Amino acid sequence: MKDTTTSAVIEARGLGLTFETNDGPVRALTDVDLSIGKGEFVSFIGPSGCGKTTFLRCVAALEHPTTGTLSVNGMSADAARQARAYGYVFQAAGLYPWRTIAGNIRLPLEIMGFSRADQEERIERVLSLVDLEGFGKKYPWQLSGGMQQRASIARALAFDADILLMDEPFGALDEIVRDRLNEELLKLWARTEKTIGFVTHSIPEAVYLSTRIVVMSPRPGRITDVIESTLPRERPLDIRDTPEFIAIAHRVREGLRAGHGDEV
Ligand SMILES: Nc1ncnc2c1ncn2[C@@H]1O[C@H](COP(=O)(O)OP(=O)(O)OP(=O)(O)O)[C@@H](O)[C@H]1O
Repeated sequence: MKDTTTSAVIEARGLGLTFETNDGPVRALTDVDLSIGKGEFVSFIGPSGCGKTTFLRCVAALEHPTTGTLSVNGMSADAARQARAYGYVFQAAGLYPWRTIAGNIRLPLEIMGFSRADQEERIERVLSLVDLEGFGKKYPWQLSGGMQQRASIARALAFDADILLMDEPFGALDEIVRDRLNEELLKLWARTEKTIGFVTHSIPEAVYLSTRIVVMSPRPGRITDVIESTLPRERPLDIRDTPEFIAIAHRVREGLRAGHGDEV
């Protein structure tokens, strides 16, 4: 599926990735064509194993496509990784238990060689962005799951990468907490104007958050539909009860069903 977004921050053309395993090749992705423009919020949805994480990992240069091309900020994914083009948020918060919240956020900043004063300023700023002011001295285990995930987002934001890659960041949280974090993430996106790639299994989450929703099918993972959201950028949670929201969710569900149909 082609799209026509110009000045792409992330651009994949004919991208494919086959893993060589002991049981033979596993075609994780095939023929992925996608352009993501600056400031977009793009969600990837599809059944387990359809290659959502693999695509995000390709963008992050943690995996390397076996076919096709991929550019990130106009350079190779490897060069973009070197240039710290992205922050990555995983499903599990992945905070080091022996470091405080501030210490966890500081770690990438130390590795990148920011001055101590700059580190402090950045830690304060990102803690405030995710509403965790005053929690810098706490240890991860002293925070709730939702707060830990916010700390993990703060860590990904601390070095001001333009791109935020998020792999099911709220998948393990209960629905109420997830709703709140979804709302907060949208506000954060509006304030920071990041380009966000977001993997989810949840149709409502994808529709609520995204400017575009990429629907993928399994075996091998490919894009079966790209849905432009017609929702306004300002989205209170109760927008989910509107006919417009329900119509988009319906289209995503249909896309997922059609993808499954190809499989049998
Ligand atoms: N390092 C690897 N070696 C071999 N196969 C892999 C590797 N990483 C992923 N795969 C396979 O590639 C396919 C895509 O995996 P991926 O994790 O990208 O799917 P996903 O859509 O993110 O799934 P989920 O929703 O369950 O997280 C799967 O069949 C998976 O088993």
